Amino acid sequence: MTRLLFIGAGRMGSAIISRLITSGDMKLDISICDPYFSRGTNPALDKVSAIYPTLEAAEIDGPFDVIVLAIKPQLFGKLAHLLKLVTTQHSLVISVMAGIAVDAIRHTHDYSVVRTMPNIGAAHGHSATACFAGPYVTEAGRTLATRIMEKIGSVYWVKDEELLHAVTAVSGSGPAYFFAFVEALANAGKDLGLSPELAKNLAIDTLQSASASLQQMRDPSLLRDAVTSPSGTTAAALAAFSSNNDLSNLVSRATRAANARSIELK
Ligand SMILES: NC(=O)C1=CN([C@@H]2O[C@H](COP(=O)(O)OP(=O)(O)OC[C@H]3O[C@@H](n4cnc5c(N)ncnc54)[C@H](OP(=O)(O)O)[C@@H]3O)[C@@H](O)[C@H]2O)C=CC1
Ligand SMILES: O=C(O)[C@@H]1CCC=N1
Repeated sequence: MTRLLFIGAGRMGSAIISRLITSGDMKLDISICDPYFSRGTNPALDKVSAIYPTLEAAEIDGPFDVIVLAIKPQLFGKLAHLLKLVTTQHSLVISVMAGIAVDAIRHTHDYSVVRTMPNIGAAHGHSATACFAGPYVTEAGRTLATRIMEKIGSVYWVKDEELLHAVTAVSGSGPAYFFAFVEALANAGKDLGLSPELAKNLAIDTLQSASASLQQMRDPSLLRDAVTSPSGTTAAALAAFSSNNDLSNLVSRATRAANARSIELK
Protein backbone atom coordinates (compact mmCIF):
# COMPACT_ATOMS: atom_id res chain seq x y z
CA MET A 1 0.00 0.00 0.00
CA THR A 2 1.46 3.38 -1.02
CA ARG A 3 0.58 6.19 1.39
CA LEU A 4 -0.12 9.57 -0.22
CA LEU A 5 -0.67 12.94 1.44
CA PHE A 6 -2.13 15.75 -0.64
CA ILE A 7 -1.22 19.16 0.76
CA GLY A 8 -3.98 21.31 -0.73
CA ALA A 9 -7.17 19.79 -2.11
CA GLY A 10 -8.56 22.62 -4.21
CA ARG A 11 -9.26 22.35 -7.94
CA MET A 12 -6.07 20.53 -8.92
CA GLY A 13 -5.57 18.42 -5.76
CA SER A 14 -9.22 17.28 -5.73
CA ALA A 15 -9.12 16.42 -9.43
CA ILE A 16 -6.07 14.16 -9.00
CA ILE A 17 -7.42 12.50 -5.84
CA SER A 18 -10.79 11.90 -7.42
CA ARG A 19 -9.27 10.28 -10.55
CA LEU A 20 -6.95 8.11 -8.41
CA ILE A 21 -9.85 6.90 -6.27
CA THR A 22 -12.33 6.27 -9.09
CA SER A 23 -9.79 4.38 -11.23
CA GLY A 24 -9.11 2.17 -8.19
CA ASP A 25 -6.34 0.10 -9.80
CA MET A 26 -3.47 1.30 -7.62
CA LYS A 27 -3.08 0.25 -4.01
CA LEU A 28 -3.16 3.71 -2.44
CA ASP A 29 -3.99 5.07 0.96
CA ILE A 30 -4.79 8.78 0.46
CA SER A 31 -4.94 11.54 3.07
CA ILE A 32 -5.53 15.27 2.68
CA CYS A 33 -4.07 18.23 4.52
CA ASP A 34 -6.19 21.29 3.79
CA PRO A 35 -7.66 23.54 6.48
CA TYR A 36 -10.63 24.43 4.29
CA PHE A 37 -11.52 20.99 2.89
CA SER A 38 -14.62 19.25 4.20
CA ARG A 39 -16.28 15.96 3.34
CA GLY A 40 -19.54 15.90 1.38
CA THR A 41 -18.47 17.95 -1.64
CA ASN A 42 -17.49 15.02 -3.90
CA PRO A 43 -18.35 11.34 -3.18
CA ALA A 44 -14.96 10.11 -4.51
CA LEU A 45 -13.11 12.43 -2.16
CA ASP A 46 -15.12 11.14 0.82
CA LYS A 47 -13.20 7.87 0.47
CA VAL A 48 -9.89 9.39 1.61
CA SER A 49 -8.47 7.90 4.82
CA ALA A 50 -7.98 11.10 6.76
CA ILE A 51 -8.31 14.87 6.50
CA TYR A 52 -5.97 17.05 8.52
CA PRO A 53 -6.32 20.79 9.04
CA THR A 54 -2.56 21.43 9.25
CA LEU A 55 0.74 19.59 8.91
CA GLU A 56 1.30 20.15 12.63
CA ALA A 57 -2.00 18.42 13.59
CA ALA A 58 -1.33 16.18 16.61
CA GLU A 59 -3.29 13.27 15.10
CA ILE A 60 -1.39 13.25 11.79
CA ASP A 61 -0.57 9.65 10.89
CA GLY A 62 2.71 10.02 8.98
CA PRO A 63 5.13 9.56 7.43
CA PHE A 64 3.90 9.27 3.84
CA ASP A 65 5.52 7.66 0.80
CA VAL A 66 4.33 10.41 -1.53
CA ILE A 67 3.53 14.04 -0.76
CA VAL A 68 1.63 15.93 -3.46
CA LEU A 69 2.04 19.69 -3.18
CA ALA A 70 -1.15 21.17 -4.64
CA ILE A 71 -1.25 24.50 -2.82
CA LYS A 72 -0.86 27.95 -4.35
CA PRO A 73 2.80 28.75 -5.06
CA GLN A 74 2.54 31.83 -2.82
CA LEU A 75 1.77 29.60 0.19
CA PHE A 76 4.65 27.18 -0.23
CA GLY A 77 7.25 29.33 1.58
CA LYS A 78 5.11 29.28 4.75
CA LEU A 79 4.74 25.47 4.74
CA ALA A 80 8.14 24.32 3.44
CA HIS A 81 9.75 23.83 6.85
CA LEU A 82 6.84 21.59 7.97
CA LEU A 83 7.32 18.98 5.22
CA LYS A 84 9.84 17.13 7.39
CA LEU A 85 6.98 16.28 9.81
CA VAL A 86 5.33 14.00 7.24
CA THR A 87 8.27 12.65 5.19
CA THR A 88 11.18 10.26 5.49
CA GLN A 89 14.35 10.30 3.38
CA HIS A 90 12.59 7.85 1.04
CA SER A 91 9.49 9.99 0.45
CA LEU A 92 8.79 11.26 -3.05
CA VAL A 93 7.51 14.83 -3.30
CA ILE A 94 5.36 15.57 -6.36
CA SER A 95 4.65 19.25 -6.94
CA VAL A 96 1.97 20.66 -9.22
CA MET A 97 2.78 24.25 -8.19
CA ALA A 98 3.52 26.68 -11.00
CA GLY A 99 6.92 28.32 -10.87
CA ILE A 100 8.35 26.86 -7.63
CA ALA A 101 11.70 25.28 -8.49
CA VAL A 102 12.90 21.87 -7.33
CA ASP A 103 15.75 23.62 -5.47
CA ALA A 104 13.27 25.72 -3.51
CA ILE A 105 11.35 22.58 -2.50
CA ARG A 106 14.60 20.85 -1.51
CA HIS A 107 15.80 23.94 0.36
CA THR A 108 15.02 22.59 3.84
CA HIS A 109 15.76 18.92 3.12
CA ASP A 110 17.13 16.73 0.30
CA TYR A 111 13.75 15.46 -0.88
CA SER A 112 13.35 13.52 -4.12
CA VAL A 113 11.14 15.92 -6.06
CA VAL A 114 9.18 15.44 -9.27
CA ARG A 115 7.83 18.76 -10.52
CA THR A 116 4.78 18.52 -12.73
CA MET A 117 2.60 20.93 -14.67
CA PRO A 118 -0.88 19.52 -15.28
CA ASN A 119 -3.92 21.46 -16.49
CA ILE A 120 -7.58 21.84 -15.63
CA GLY A 121 -8.51 18.89 -17.90
CA ALA A 122 -7.32 16.75 -14.96
CA ALA A 123 -10.85 16.59 -13.56
CA HIS A 124 -12.03 14.62 -16.63
CA GLY A 125 -8.82 12.66 -17.30
CA HIS A 126 -7.79 15.03 -20.10
CA SER A 127 -4.88 16.93 -18.60
CA ALA A 128 -1.71 17.35 -20.65
CA THR A 129 0.97 17.04 -17.98
CA ALA A 130 4.71 17.56 -18.25
CA CYS A 131 7.07 16.34 -15.50
CA PHE A 132 10.66 17.01 -14.48
CA ALA A 133 12.62 14.74 -12.13
CA GLY A 134 14.96 16.48 -9.67
CA PRO A 135 18.18 15.02 -8.23
CA TYR A 136 18.08 11.52 -6.69
CA VAL A 137 14.66 10.64 -8.10
CA THR A 138 14.91 6.91 -8.76
CA GLU A 139 13.50 5.06 -11.75
CA ALA A 140 10.85 3.70 -9.36
CA GLY A 141 10.01 7.29 -8.34
CA ARG A 142 9.61 8.35 -11.99
CA THR A 143 7.43 5.33 -12.68
CA LEU A 144 5.24 6.04 -9.66
CA ALA A 145 4.89 9.72 -10.63
CA THR A 146 3.98 8.69 -14.18
CA ARG A 147 1.36 6.21 -12.94
CA ILE A 148 -0.21 8.84 -10.69
CA MET A 149 -0.25 11.62 -13.29
CA GLU A 150 -1.46 9.27 -16.07
CA LYS A 151 -4.71 9.01 -14.12
CA ILE A 152 -5.47 12.62 -15.11
CA GLY A 153 -4.37 12.41 -18.76
CA SER A 154 -1.27 12.31 -20.96
CA VAL A 155 2.20 12.53 -19.36
CA TYR A 156 5.40 13.87 -20.93
CA TRP A 157 8.84 14.28 -19.33
CA VAL A 158 11.25 17.17 -19.88
CA LYS A 159 14.97 16.94 -19.11
CA ASP A 160 15.50 20.64 -18.45
CA GLU A 161 13.57 22.14 -15.53
CA GLU A 162 13.60 25.60 -17.14
CA LEU A 163 11.30 24.20 -19.86
CA LEU A 164 8.51 23.90 -17.30
CA HIS A 165 7.97 27.66 -17.64
CA ALA A 166 7.23 27.15 -21.33
CA VAL A 167 5.08 24.11 -20.53
CA THR A 168 3.08 26.24 -18.09
CA ALA A 169 2.66 28.91 -20.77
CA VAL A 170 1.46 26.38 -23.37
CA SER A 171 -0.51 23.64 -21.61
CA GLY A 172 -0.84 24.70 -17.96
CA SER A 173 -2.53 28.01 -18.73
CA GLY A 174 -3.53 26.90 -22.26
CA PRO A 175 -7.09 25.77 -21.51
CA ALA A 176 -7.91 29.35 -20.45
CA TYR A 177 -6.82 30.64 -23.88
CA PHE A 178 -9.31 28.33 -25.58
CA PHE A 179 -12.04 29.33 -23.10
CA ALA A 180 -11.31 33.00 -23.88
CA PHE A 181 -11.45 32.21 -27.62
CA VAL A 182 -14.83 30.49 -27.19
CA GLU A 183 -16.11 33.59 -25.36
CA ALA A 184 -14.83 35.83 -28.17
CA LEU A 185 -16.34 33.57 -30.87
CA ALA A 186 -19.71 33.54 -29.07
CA ASN A 187 -19.65 37.34 -28.76
CA ALA A 188 -18.79 37.65 -32.46
CA GLY A 189 -21.70 35.32 -33.30
CA LYS A 190 -24.00 37.53 -31.22
CA ASP A 191 -22.82 40.60 -33.14
CA LEU A 192 -23.74 38.76 -36.35
CA GLY A 193 -27.34 38.33 -35.12
CA LEU A 194 -27.40 34.96 -33.28
CA SER A 195 -29.09 34.80 -29.88
CA PRO A 196 -26.56 34.78 -27.00
CA GLU A 197 -27.57 31.22 -26.06
CA LEU A 198 -27.24 29.84 -29.60
CA ALA A 199 -23.94 31.67 -30.17
CA LYS A 200 -22.53 30.23 -26.93
CA ASN A 201 -23.69 26.68 -27.68
CA LEU A 202 -22.35 26.77 -31.25
CA ALA A 203 -18.99 28.12 -30.07
CA ILE A 204 -18.67 25.47 -27.31
CA ASP A 205 -19.72 22.57 -29.55
CA THR A 206 -17.35 23.78 -32.27
CA LEU A 207 -14.39 23.61 -29.90
CA GLN A 208 -15.57 20.11 -29.03
CA SER A 209 -15.63 19.08 -32.73
CA ALA A 210 -12.20 20.59 -33.37
CA SER A 211 -10.84 18.77 -30.32
CA ALA A 212 -12.35 15.41 -31.39
CA SER A 213 -10.85 15.80 -34.89
CA LEU A 214 -7.46 16.64 -33.39
CA GLN A 215 -7.62 13.57 -31.16
CA GLN A 216 -8.13 11.38 -34.24
CA MET A 217 -5.67 13.04 -36.59
CA ARG A 218 -2.99 14.87 -34.60
CA ASP A 219 -2.17 17.30 -37.39
CA PRO A 220 -3.68 20.79 -36.97
CA SER A 221 -2.35 22.10 -40.32
CA LEU A 222 -3.90 19.24 -42.28
CA LEU A 223 -7.20 19.65 -40.46
CA ARG A 224 -7.20 23.40 -41.10
CA ASP A 225 -6.67 22.70 -44.79
CA ALA A 226 -9.53 20.16 -44.72
CA VAL A 227 -11.97 22.86 -43.53
CA THR A 228 -10.69 25.56 -45.88
CA SER A 229 -12.30 25.50 -49.32
CA PRO A 230 -10.45 27.57 -51.95
CA SER A 231 -11.81 31.14 -51.90
CA GLY A 232 -14.47 30.05 -49.39
CA THR A 233 -15.66 31.39 -46.03
CA THR A 234 -12.91 29.83 -43.89
CA ALA A 235 -10.21 31.26 -46.15
CA ALA A 236 -11.80 34.69 -45.67
CA ALA A 237 -11.74 34.32 -41.88
CA LEU A 238 -8.20 32.88 -41.72
CA ALA A 239 -6.92 35.75 -43.86
CA ALA A 240 -8.01 38.08 -41.05
CA PHE A 241 -6.16 35.93 -38.46
CA SER A 242 -2.97 35.96 -40.51
CA SER A 243 -3.03 39.56 -41.70
CA ASN A 244 0.18 41.14 -40.29
CA ASN A 245 0.75 37.80 -38.53
CA ASP A 246 -1.85 39.00 -36.02
CA LEU A 247 -2.79 35.63 -34.50
CA SER A 248 0.81 34.35 -34.27
CA ASN A 249 1.98 37.60 -32.72
CA LEU A 250 -0.88 37.67 -30.22
CA VAL A 251 -0.32 34.06 -29.12
CA SER A 252 3.42 34.65 -28.94
CA ARG A 253 2.91 37.74 -26.72
CA ALA A 254 0.46 35.87 -24.47
CA THR A 255 2.68 32.82 -23.96
CA ARG A 256 5.75 35.01 -23.37
CA ALA A 257 3.81 36.83 -20.64
CA ALA A 258 2.82 33.52 -19.00
CA ASN A 259 6.41 32.23 -19.30
CA ALA A 260 7.75 35.41 -17.68
CA ARG A 261 5.20 35.23 -14.84
CA SER A 262 6.13 31.60 -14.17
CA ILE A 263 9.79 32.66 -13.88
CA GLU A 264 8.78 35.43 -11.43
CA LEU A 265 7.04 32.86 -9.18
CA LYS A 266 10.33 30.91 -8.75
N1 LIG B 1 -5.90 25.54 -11.65
C1 LIG B 1 -5.15 25.12 -12.67
O1 LIG B 1 -5.61 25.05 -13.84
C2 LIG B 1 -3.73 24.68 -12.43
C3 LIG B 1 -3.12 24.86 -11.22
N2 LIG B 1 -1.82 24.46 -11.03
C4 LIG B 1 -1.16 24.65 -9.75
O2 LIG B 1 -1.86 23.88 -8.79
C5 LIG B 1 -1.74 24.50 -7.52
C6 LIG B 1 -3.11 24.56 -6.90
O3 LIG B 1 -3.96 25.33 -7.75
P1 LIG B 1 -5.54 25.22 -7.66
O4 LIG B 1 -5.92 23.83 -7.30
O5 LIG B 1 -6.07 25.86 -8.85
O6 LIG B 1 -5.77 26.18 -6.40
P2 LIG B 1 -6.88 26.09 -5.29
O7 LIG B 1 -6.90 27.41 -4.60
O8 LIG B 1 -8.15 25.56 -5.88
O9 LIG B 1 -6.29 24.96 -4.32
C7 LIG B 1 -5.35 25.18 -3.31
C8 LIG B 1 -5.91 24.54 -2.06
O10 LIG B 1 -5.00 24.66 -0.98
C9 LIG B 1 -5.76 25.05 0.17
N3 LIG B 1 -4.96 25.61 1.23
C10 LIG B 1 -4.89 26.89 1.66
N4 LIG B 1 -4.07 26.98 2.73
C11 LIG B 1 -3.60 25.73 2.97
C12 LIG B 1 -2.72 25.18 3.95
N5 LIG B 1 -2.16 25.94 4.88
N6 LIG B 1 -2.46 23.85 3.92
C13 LIG B 1 -3.01 23.07 2.98
N7 LIG B 1 -3.88 23.54 2.03
C14 LIG B 1 -4.16 24.86 2.03
C15 LIG B 1 -6.75 26.03 -0.43
O11 LIG B 1 -7.80 26.37 0.43
P3 LIG B 1 -8.54 27.84 0.14
O12 LIG B 1 -8.87 27.89 -1.31
O13 LIG B 1 -9.74 27.81 0.98
O14 LIG B 1 -7.51 28.85 0.52
C16 LIG B 1 -7.21 25.21 -1.63
O15 LIG B 1 -8.17 24.25 -1.26
C17 LIG B 1 -1.14 25.88 -7.74
O16 LIG B 1 0.17 25.86 -7.24
C18 LIG B 1 -1.16 26.07 -9.25
O17 LIG B 1 -0.01 26.75 -9.69
C19 LIG B 1 -1.12 23.81 -12.02
C20 LIG B 1 -1.70 23.61 -13.22
C21 LIG B 1 -3.02 24.05 -13.55
O1 LIG C 1 -2.60 30.51 -13.55
C1 LIG C 1 -1.78 29.84 -12.91
O2 LIG C 1 -0.82 30.39 -12.34
C2 LIG C 1 -1.94 28.34 -12.81
C3 LIG C 1 -0.77 27.63 -13.43
C4 LIG C 1 -1.25 27.11 -14.72
C5 LIG C 1 -2.69 27.28 -14.66
N1 LIG C 1 -3.05 27.90 -13.60
